[in-house]
Amino acid sequence: MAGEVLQLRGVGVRRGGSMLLRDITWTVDEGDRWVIVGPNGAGKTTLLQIAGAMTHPTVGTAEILEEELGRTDVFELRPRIGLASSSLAEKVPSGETVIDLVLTASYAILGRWREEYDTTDVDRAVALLDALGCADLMRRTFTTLSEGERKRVQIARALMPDPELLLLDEPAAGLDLGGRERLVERLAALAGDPAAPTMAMVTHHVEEVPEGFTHALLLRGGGIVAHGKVDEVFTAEHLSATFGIPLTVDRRNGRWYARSTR
Ligand SMILES: Nc1ncnc2c1ncn2[C@@H]1O[C@H](COP(=O)(O)OP(=O)(O)OP(=O)(O)O)[C@@H](O)[C@H]1O
Repeated sequence: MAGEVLQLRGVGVRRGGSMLLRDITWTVDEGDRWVIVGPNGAGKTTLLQIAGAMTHPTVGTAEILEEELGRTDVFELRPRIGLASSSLAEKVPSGETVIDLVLTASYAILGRWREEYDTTDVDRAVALLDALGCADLMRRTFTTLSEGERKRVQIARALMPDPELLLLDEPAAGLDLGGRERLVERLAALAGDPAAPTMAMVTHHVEEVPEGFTHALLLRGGGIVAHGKVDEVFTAEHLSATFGIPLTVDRRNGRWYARSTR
């Protein structure tokens, strides 16, 4: 597949009387690593739900992996997309082991039933858990894991079907400083791997953006404030407008830092 992985044109999402997203025109090319940043309630998760074929636009068109939402079978499309989000984690059946949670991603389902997995699947699941530093958790029940352990297992699950697009919704939320830094290092390694899928990650904090992320989209009140190359988007002006507070922004050793000037 060449070129565009995501193509949103004039996308809006209405729920009740309010527009959660409005006039979103956004293109993600193959190999891009995008970060979506914005304050609480900006519409970041809603945007990721569109990109993950979990929600349809109310207006506009969304093409994902060259399939247009509303004109394609989302059950065939979803296994091509890896999505790690807390809303998915909340649906994990109690008693589901970590290894089964990763294995079932091959069928884009939650909860193991009667599917058969061959040793290649099991080897891949173990290798992914190992790469995310959680092979030792394999036999544990997912619901008994700490927040940081859950986040890493969810990323392993999202990578299991060898997706063409990887979507991460606030992967560092709820982690302590050490956990956050270890996760950011792992995501930087993934971003730098040419074999890794095209990626889009949601966060509230520029400090959580791993090295190697190439593009940024800033969202406020359901609309785009700025989007494009990360160096051009992460300016004091754009970030101040996004969060509604005067901010200064620095970049050191590939990482970003923002603080209030007040
Ligand atoms: N079904 C719904 N009906 C009405 N409003 C909704 C619905 N779902 C979400 N919203 C509202 O839409 C807005 C955007 O929600 P969304 O979860 O996409 O934001 P977000 O940027 O991910 O926020 P956060 O950073 O707090 O997770 C919020 O104000 C939310 O309350």
